[in-house]
Amino acid sequence: MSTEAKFSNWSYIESRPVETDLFARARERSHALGVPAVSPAVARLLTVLCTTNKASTVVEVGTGAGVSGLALLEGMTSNGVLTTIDTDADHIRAAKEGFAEAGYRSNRTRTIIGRAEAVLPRLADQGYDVVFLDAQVADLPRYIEQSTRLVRPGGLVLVNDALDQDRVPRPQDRSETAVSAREAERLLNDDDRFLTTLLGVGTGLLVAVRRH
Ligand SMILES: C[S@@+](CC[C@H](N)C(=O)[O-])C[C@H]1O[C@@H](n2cnc3c(N)ncnc32)[C@H](O)[C@@H]1O
Repeated sequence: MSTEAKFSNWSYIESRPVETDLFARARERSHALGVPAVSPAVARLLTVLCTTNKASTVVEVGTGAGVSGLALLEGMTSNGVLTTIDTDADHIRAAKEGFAEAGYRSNRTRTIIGRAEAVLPRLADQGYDVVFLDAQVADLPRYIEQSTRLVRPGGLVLVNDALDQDRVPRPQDRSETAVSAREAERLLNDDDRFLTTLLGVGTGLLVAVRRH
């Protein structure tokens, strides 16, 4: 298949989800703050995976302005709690605006302003159904080490931008972020508790399920 046909398939897939106004406004907030958000197909997949998993406890690293948070909450059980971490108070404020606008009670979200490296070690072992990573690609290996501890058997570790803006598949690209993204995938692949697959939505979503 030609590169052009591949790209048009990808564009088609990304154009399929019909997003509500709530998502449109969260995307506007992201744009206004200059913070990237998950693509529409990634957002929809997060909702599907949380629904399939009947997720009630989810940790997100990289709240941004809340697009992925809305997607995760949409798939979670009605009493589920999303713990979401970001270093930037303005991003968290924008995300909270979106969560409130969507009608989620404040006890459905636990927002933490801080560096994931400092916060993740304080969270409980096997306390989470889903861990979603969407912050600094360069720090992914450190986040993976924590995530494999946090997720319960049957739970999921999800890594957004797992292809690092398309750098990962190019072996000659030895940039810090590409190396980290490859290392993150390797860590999960080498861990026999996990079964992983890499999907081509957005700029790559790595999905790892904890088997035991
Ligand atoms: C790609 S954006 C997240 C977008 C969000 N997941 C969404 O789809 O709406 C990355 C976020 O990670 C945050 N971030 C960067 N370094 C971080 C760190 N060390 N710990 C926690 N958050 C961090 C940034 O402030 C930014 O809001």
